[in-house]
Amino acid sequence: SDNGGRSGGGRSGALSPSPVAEEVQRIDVNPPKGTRDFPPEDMRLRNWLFNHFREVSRLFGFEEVDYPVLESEALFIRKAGEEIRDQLYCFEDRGNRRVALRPELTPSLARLVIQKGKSLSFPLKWFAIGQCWRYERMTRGRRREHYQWNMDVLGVPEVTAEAELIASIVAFFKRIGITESDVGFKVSSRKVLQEVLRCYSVPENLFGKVCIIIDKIEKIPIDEIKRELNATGLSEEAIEELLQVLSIKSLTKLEEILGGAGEAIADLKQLFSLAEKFGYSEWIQFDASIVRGLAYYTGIVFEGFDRKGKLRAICGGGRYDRLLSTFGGDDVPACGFGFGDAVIVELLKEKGLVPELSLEVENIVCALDHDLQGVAATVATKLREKGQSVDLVLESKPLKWVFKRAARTNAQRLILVGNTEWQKGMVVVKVLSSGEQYEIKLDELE
Ligand SMILES: Nc1ccc(Br)nc1
Repeated sequence: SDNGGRSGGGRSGALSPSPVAEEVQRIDVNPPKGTRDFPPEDMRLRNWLFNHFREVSRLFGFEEVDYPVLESEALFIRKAGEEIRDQLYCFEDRGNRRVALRPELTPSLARLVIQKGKSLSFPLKWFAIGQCWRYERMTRGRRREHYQWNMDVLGVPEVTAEAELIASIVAFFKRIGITESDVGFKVSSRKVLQEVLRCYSVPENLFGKVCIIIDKIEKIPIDEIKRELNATGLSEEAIEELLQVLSIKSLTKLEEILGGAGEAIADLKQLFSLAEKFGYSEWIQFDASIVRGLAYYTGIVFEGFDRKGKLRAICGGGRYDRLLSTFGGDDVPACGFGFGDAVIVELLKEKGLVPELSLEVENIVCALDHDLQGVAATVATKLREKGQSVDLVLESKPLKWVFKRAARTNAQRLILVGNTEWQKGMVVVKVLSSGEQYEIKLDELE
């Protein structure tokens, strides 16, 4: 290089305050309570996770969809006492419309399917990765947003759809190094609950409410569960029988209690048989206490759990054959799951499986003289047109600075544009891993 190794002086970085600026109160630079920024390192992990979500969705032949994060509040107003309703992030907009930040994606899917109506060809296999919101009193200091991967199959009444969905989650876990010794799926069917309630002639319209109460069975004292069940009108006898059935962890035992004629047993037997064929029998277990906390499930329900029992549910889903008619649409058999982006990262940290993801740039291009900045831009463009990533140094910098940046960005090559070499139409290439250095004509650079 021809100027003693300096690429010239010049200021850079944050601007010093102008002499006349008045004192400005510094704003709170943190994100709103319960929300997260994704600076580059965190964004790399998020992209890594979402790329696995997307790749599994592609392998299973699912199409990506998305919906507005803002929906009509009406989409989420259900009267079954769900937590998701109590924590709805809702408000009245400037047009006096009641709107909400979506707490989940399934109602949006139902809305879009109704909207598209007869133009859709079933079965639908749709997936989405969307940010979902809840407004929770910050006393619990929990997050107010997370990203959820959703996969849904519409138009398939058979349990093959649920079996396929669980297979997709197993495929995801395997890709990121999680095995059946780390996690499992607890599987049941709401038809178990339905068959018990029918024995006690409990009205169908109580079904959702009873499920939501049962879903709290691990979270609140059993006496409170009984009190809430009693308040819905269930008899003591029905409550005792219900809790008895919900404690069953074996299909054989369940069949003894319910008899073999019901749909619940048939569905579950088919699911466990399909699990064998998919090769994930070791991942799933029957657990009658699993009902999930969303009112609209009607059949098979499942949730992914960590076998150490340290974390909240990793994912969950099930069949929801009656959701569309609650919005005035024609019902379509449907099942799906949601998989949040937070618990899985806690699990990966637990297992030491968080990947090392560093910034990778192939080239740093730097003009050694201010007058050569334009040439450097030409060099960068030629490399980029060949598919090479280039971090172009945009202002005069000492070489020491350039080498430091190359190290921080793991650059593979340093391309220096200097007067002496450029007189011959050449640039200097420094291969940073080996230290090898050579001159090359710009047109031969690749
Ligand atoms: N539904 C929901 C939304 C946001 C978070 Br964080 N958790 C659950």
